[in-house]
Amino acid sequence: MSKRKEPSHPELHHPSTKRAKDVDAHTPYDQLATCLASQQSPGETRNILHWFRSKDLRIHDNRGLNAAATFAKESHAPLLCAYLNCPAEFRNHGTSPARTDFICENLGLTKSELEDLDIPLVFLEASERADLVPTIVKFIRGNNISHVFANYEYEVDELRRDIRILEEVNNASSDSDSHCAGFHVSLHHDQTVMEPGTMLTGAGKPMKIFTPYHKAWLAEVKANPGLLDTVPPPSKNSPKAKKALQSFFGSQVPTPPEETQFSCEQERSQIRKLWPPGHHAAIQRLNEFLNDKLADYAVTRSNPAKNSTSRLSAYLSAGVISVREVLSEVRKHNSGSADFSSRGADAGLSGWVRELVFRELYRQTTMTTPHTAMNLPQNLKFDFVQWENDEEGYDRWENGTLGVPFVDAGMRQIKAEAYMHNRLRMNVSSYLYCNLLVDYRRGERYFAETLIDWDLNNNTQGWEPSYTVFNPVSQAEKNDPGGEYIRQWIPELRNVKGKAVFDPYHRLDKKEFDKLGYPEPYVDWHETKQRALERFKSNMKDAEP
Ligand SMILES: Cc1cc2nc3c(=O)[nH]c(=O)nc-3n(C[C@H](O)[C@H](O)[C@H](O)COP(=O)(O)OP(=O)(O)OC[C@H]3O[C@@H](n4cnc5c(N)ncnc54)[C@H](O)[C@@H]3O)c2cc1C
Repeated sequence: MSKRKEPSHPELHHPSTKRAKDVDAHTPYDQLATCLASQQSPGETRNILHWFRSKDLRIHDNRGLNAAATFAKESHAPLLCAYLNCPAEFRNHGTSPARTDFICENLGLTKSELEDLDIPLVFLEASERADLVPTIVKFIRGNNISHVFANYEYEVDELRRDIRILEEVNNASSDSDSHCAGFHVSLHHDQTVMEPGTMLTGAGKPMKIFTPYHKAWLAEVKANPGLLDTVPPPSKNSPKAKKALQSFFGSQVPTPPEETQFSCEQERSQIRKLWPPGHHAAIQRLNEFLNDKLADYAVTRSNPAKNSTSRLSAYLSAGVISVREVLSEVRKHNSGSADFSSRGADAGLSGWVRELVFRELYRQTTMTTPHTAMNLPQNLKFDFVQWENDEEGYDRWENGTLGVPFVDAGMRQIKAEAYMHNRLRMNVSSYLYCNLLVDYRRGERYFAETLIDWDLNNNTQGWEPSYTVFNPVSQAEKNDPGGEYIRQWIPELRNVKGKAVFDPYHRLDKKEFDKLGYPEPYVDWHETKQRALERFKSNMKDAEP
């Protein structure tokens, strides 16, 4: 059996594959479900809280918030909201300055929108992760809150945090000497159209393979278009409730911790211009995409120079817009039909919905295969690969100086825009762990530290290692046929004519190449492809996860 090498970088730490299998067998989600079901009623209704997390930063079509507001209205109880800021959480996930800033900006806008409804949004602070549960529990108990609403987060750490809160509630209510006022927690599925964990194979197991999942998802939505229905924002708190909650208004919106701030003001303003915060900006972006780009999406989506995709990922990952809002608009462009299959919709529309279905499946995967959120590959055999400690290769990858134009262009885009086109994400990831044989987790972490749209589900599934080795020259020739994307991001190659731009070292004579000031390829693609395939095969042959 192959032995796993000790990781030399902190981002590579993870539990053993045996532990991973244990966690999969007893999922935190199932444990949380048990805790939720064993709650007792708090007896009386006092203040009602919606607890925002960093994935539902909007008041429109927010399932948890809507449930809280409906309950508050029916009970004539005051509604307040909270957000628990934890700098250590940003550090732990390696959240990028762009995403941290985007979250803080959206929190500020959400606070104003809520205040217009006389609902306060209180910002709580937990400097360390260990303080998360005590901080929120103290706030709930100290402020006469009887009912807490929130939306599910499907990642292991977040589910475990919620379990600990529920254990506090359940232990206190079973302790007859306890003087703590009890509270009740309701969690809602908000991130997807189809509740994660409900799409099952014939054998009753959660689906993991995209094609059958996509087919079943399309059939389900066509049969139940009500799945796309949205819920309204909360209505105003009554004057009495507003008065009772007076001390909660005016809470200070958190600012990004020092270590996740932009390097300079110019960088901040450039990123903010590319990604303006707010629900209104998201809706505008959606409509522009649907009106101007959707029809051609099937033919243009893989061409990064066309900039023809929606660029909604940052908004979807922070929950600034909901997927149901998005698909309700898409439906209008499909003559009101919720049949998004290739038979029921144009190629552009059905192709775009297909991408959103990947997003849905990946949430089901995180929830039902929790080890994928523990820094381990879905196919655990890949944990037995002996990766190379190629520091120079890694640095050149990160800085876009590998001498491979398509890969370098992608890496320069992510640095400049906190975003990278999907075709490039596929190419640069393959190059890192196949051609350089650098542990894919370093790249996964770099994406988290750089992307504005970082999303654990999409990122870990996107980085899932496989035997497919992308050829960046033929990929560029196919997807960037005019070389415009390469020329946009690599100024050294701006004046290179014709097809030489895809592989200047091999296609120009030496004198011409030397004048460019662009590096020659760091490794030979064909040789390193062979090396990777042999390494994977030999290391995984006897692997017993
Ligand atoms: C290695 C790698 C890492 C990735 N990391 C992330 C990440 O951290 N966050 C993230 O949101 N996406 C990630 N993706 C998926 C995809 O690249 C981005 O969602 C997409 O490029 C965002 O651009 P867009 O909004 O213009 O997409 P569009 O083409 O307009 O698609 C619409 C929406 O569908 C979803 N989507 C599109 N493609 C995918 C996909 N392959 N998987 C899952 N959902 C998808 C996104 O929410 C996207 O906003 C990753 C892909 C790879 C290969």
